[in-house]
Amino acid sequence: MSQPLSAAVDLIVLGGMILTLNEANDIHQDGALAIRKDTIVAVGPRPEILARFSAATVLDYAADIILPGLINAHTHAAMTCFRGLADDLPLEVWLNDYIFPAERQISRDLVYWGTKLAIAEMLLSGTTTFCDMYLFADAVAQAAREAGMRAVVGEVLYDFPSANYGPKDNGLRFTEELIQTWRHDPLIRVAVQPHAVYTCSPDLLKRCGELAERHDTRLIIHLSETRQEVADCQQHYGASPVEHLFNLGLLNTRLVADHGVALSHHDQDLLAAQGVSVVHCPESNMKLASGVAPIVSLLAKGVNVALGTDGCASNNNLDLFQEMDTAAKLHKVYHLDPTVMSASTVLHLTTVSGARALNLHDRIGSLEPGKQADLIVIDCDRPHLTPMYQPYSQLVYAAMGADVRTVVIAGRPVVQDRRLLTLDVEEAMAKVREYARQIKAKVEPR
Ligand SMILES: CSC[C@H]1O[C@@H](n2cnc3c(O)ncnc32)[C@H](O)[C@@H]1O
Ligand SMILES: [Zn+2]
Repeated sequence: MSQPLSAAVDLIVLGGMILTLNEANDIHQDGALAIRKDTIVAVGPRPEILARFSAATVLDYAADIILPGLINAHTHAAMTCFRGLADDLPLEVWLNDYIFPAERQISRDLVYWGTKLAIAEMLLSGTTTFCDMYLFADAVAQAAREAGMRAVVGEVLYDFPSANYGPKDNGLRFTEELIQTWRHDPLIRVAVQPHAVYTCSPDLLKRCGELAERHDTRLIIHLSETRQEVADCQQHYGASPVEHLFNLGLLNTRLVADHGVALSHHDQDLLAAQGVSVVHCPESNMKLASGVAPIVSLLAKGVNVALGTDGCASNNNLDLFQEMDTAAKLHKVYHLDPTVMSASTVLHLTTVSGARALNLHDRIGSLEPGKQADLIVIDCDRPHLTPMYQPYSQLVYAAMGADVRTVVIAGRPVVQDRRLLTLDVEEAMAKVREYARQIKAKVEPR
């Protein structure tokens, strides 16, 4: 009897353990993935996949863990240029006295190179998708596209003039053009991104909401990051920031609320009822002493919560493995209960829930047929990852970004055996060092 011919695919990846993060949370010991172009066509036990498929390229990670690429649901990538410029300050002082003045002088070129550096850092530590809010978002999109990285980008919108587009009205026009430009791109999406309720008038916020609705994009905003923000909003509008957005008709499933630290139970109930996603940024909240976001309570109420690093000036790195570890431990100590935030929950926030927040859940977040082949390989042959009892625990509490060996985005290897294939990291570091020299000459570092 002749064997049936196996179907041709472009890439087969073998793994010691494949964590699918699918609905059933399937784990394939000695598993394999078959990938055609940018899409996963099958995932399962290795003998079965190798019997069904053949590929010109086989990546053999038979001793390693494979999982979906991590999703950084909130960052300001180009702020790598301000890493360490002003530390140990509360948010209002940090932002008004250091960061906003530094950002008044930035250029498209700085954003491009700062983002390239951030992309290098993110790819090398296992992030395959990032959601960015910054100035010159066209440069962010260009940098991501060139590196083959998936991104949701947005031009920051506020009432005062911007270094990119000048007066505020131009910001909405700029955003609309950005949406048109990237509409058919397989890796880049654009979102409408007003900065915060304390920098955007109700009129601007409403126009942002209309734009997001017209183009069916996410509407993303820093929300209730500090108690000061809530107190100021109460004073101005007689409402909390969440209630304020509700009153403006903006609280719905397209809204993504970054931070969500100072939330009353009424705020949390509104977010849950309206289907708003929250992006938790624990390290930034800890460093700026903003507080502890009520993530355990939000999850219990059914809110979709994703994980983000925020920018490099308030973190000060983009390593989601560190962020996951911090998230899990922060809520344990806050609640004096080690059961409130498990490793598995945190890994879900950083994959499946991140995808949902960005409206990419039909494409990424888990490894299953029909989804994009965005995956990372963790080198398990390391002292601090030995022995291996429980993969989720190992990834969240013991692994580091530096353990990422290989990264595939849309079926294309972008990091292989810790080597970046799609960008010149030395060049990006040199450019950012040069920008730092110029920034130092103008803004007194603290
Ligand atoms: C110009 S893009 C976004 C804008 O936000 C600033 N920013 C960075 N981190 C935070 C944060 O935690 N809360 C509020 N604003 C933040 C960033 O510097 C840019 O000005
Ligand atoms: Zn932010």
